[in-house]
Amino acid sequence: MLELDIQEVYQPGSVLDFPRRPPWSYEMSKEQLMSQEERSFQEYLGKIHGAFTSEKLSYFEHNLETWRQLWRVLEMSDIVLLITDVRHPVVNFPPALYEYVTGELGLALVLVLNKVDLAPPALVVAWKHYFHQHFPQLHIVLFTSFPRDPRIPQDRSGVLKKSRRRGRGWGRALGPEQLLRACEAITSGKVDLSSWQEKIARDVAGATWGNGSGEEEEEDDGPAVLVEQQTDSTMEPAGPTQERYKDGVVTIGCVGFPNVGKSSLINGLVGRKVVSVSRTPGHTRYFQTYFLTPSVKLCDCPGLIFPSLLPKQLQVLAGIYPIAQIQEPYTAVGYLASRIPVQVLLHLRHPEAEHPSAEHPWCAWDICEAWAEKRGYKTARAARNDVYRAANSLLRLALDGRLSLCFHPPGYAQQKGTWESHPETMELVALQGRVGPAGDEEEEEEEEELSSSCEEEGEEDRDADEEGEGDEDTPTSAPRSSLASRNPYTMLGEDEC
Ligand SMILES: Nc1nc2c(ncn2[C@@H]2O[C@H](COP(=O)(O)OP(=O)(O)OP(=O)(O)O)[C@@H](O)[C@H]2O)c(=O)[nH]1
Repeated sequence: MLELDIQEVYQPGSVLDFPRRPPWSYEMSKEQLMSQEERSFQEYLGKIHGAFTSEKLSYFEHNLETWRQLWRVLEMSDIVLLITDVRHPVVNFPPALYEYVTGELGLALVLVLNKVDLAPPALVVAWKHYFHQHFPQLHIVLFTSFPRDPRIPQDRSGVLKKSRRRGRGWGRALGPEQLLRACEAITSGKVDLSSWQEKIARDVAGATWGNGSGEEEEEDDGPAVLVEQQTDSTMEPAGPTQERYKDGVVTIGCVGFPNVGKSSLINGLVGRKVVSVSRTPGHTRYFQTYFLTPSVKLCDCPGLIFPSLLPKQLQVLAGIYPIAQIQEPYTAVGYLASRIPVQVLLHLRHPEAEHPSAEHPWCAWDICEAWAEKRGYKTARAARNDVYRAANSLLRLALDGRLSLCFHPPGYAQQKGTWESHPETMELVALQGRVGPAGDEEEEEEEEELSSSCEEEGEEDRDADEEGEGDEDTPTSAPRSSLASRNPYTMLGEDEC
């Protein structure tokens, strides 16, 4: 139930590819080039839609402009960073991109298993080995922008608490050092990375805890970072960079699905907030470049949704599709509750149980109803339990990692003991413990109970509010205005109960 194999999601070698820039020459006019790209993109879409029914096919990026940005980022890069959420890394790992980057482009691909604070260390290590085994050319880096000490139990119920930390915290990221080591191995002395090493040492020395979510970070006054905003005009074609490490600078392209934590990772590398972070998928729209140091340039690509056979409920829970845009959230709640005991974790009382301890079969609707009752969510007019709001709230808890849904590589359950005692697991625990809050008395930390933190309704509904305020947070490919007609979740079936 919790196992996930890349075969199921992408069928490597099938038409579930990503669009490529068709061949071009300098003799072509810009118009010719654009229309050629448009034609080739339509063919690409036609092949995919011809091979799979819309029920099987996941929602994916249909906006050519977004893919053009990927092309441009890949053309500029010396090293490509593919950022994935470690709770479901195969969801965020299109094998076609691996083949293209390592094969056709001949570039190094670094897989970042991100948000390692949200998964048990043994599982993180098992995923790392899974990818090494299946994709031997990868360099793999473990990362979290918001480290937690895994030695400190979060809650006896197994529900993660949300920690709020004050001050500047981006320098606390776990993983910059490992990434530097990977880049040193890749560049093998061709770029002077000593300035990066010095920067990491400075950041670690100057770091204090920041807000755990990164969303309300205070303005800080760290050293200025040179940022270049890329606009449409820079989307003009250019061949892949012929010259590696031009002017002694290594360009690292950061690519990934929406919501995998790219912006937070860049902030974590820079050591201060340079990119805004949002829980709403599809936040980053145009790519930007940041000089981490004079010899290290980061290039941030907008979130990309590659075509796959991912169940639609999992797309919601993986943060690929904005929760605020789902019309029917109950099936996704059902998907979640059939994998983790939501009602137990949240201490819910069955709506029909006369006695709190009475056994009763649960369906998704019951769980939403019970959560609405517990939270006091009422509809405005009839003051009945607001089940829709409760369903949204539950999905957000899962997305934030407070209700922990982590998928496993095949065979994990049978080998769990081996992974738990694996030396790399011990290393990861020790590393997280070192940067984690334990023993750091100067931090001001405020742990909140899950139940009370859910009260921050400003926060619960923030995504919806943000989307109402303009197009800042609206996914590039699913404009809000045409939501009803284009929302792929109208396809979802009714709740099973
Ligand atoms: N627990 C945890 N949460 C994280 C981490 N990194 C990011 N997040 C959260 O994940 C959500 C998405 O983070 P972003 O950094 O905006 O992700 P993104 O990939 O830039 O998203 P797009 O703009 O949609 O492409 C936010 O709610 C972050 O607070 C991490 O390392 N650990």
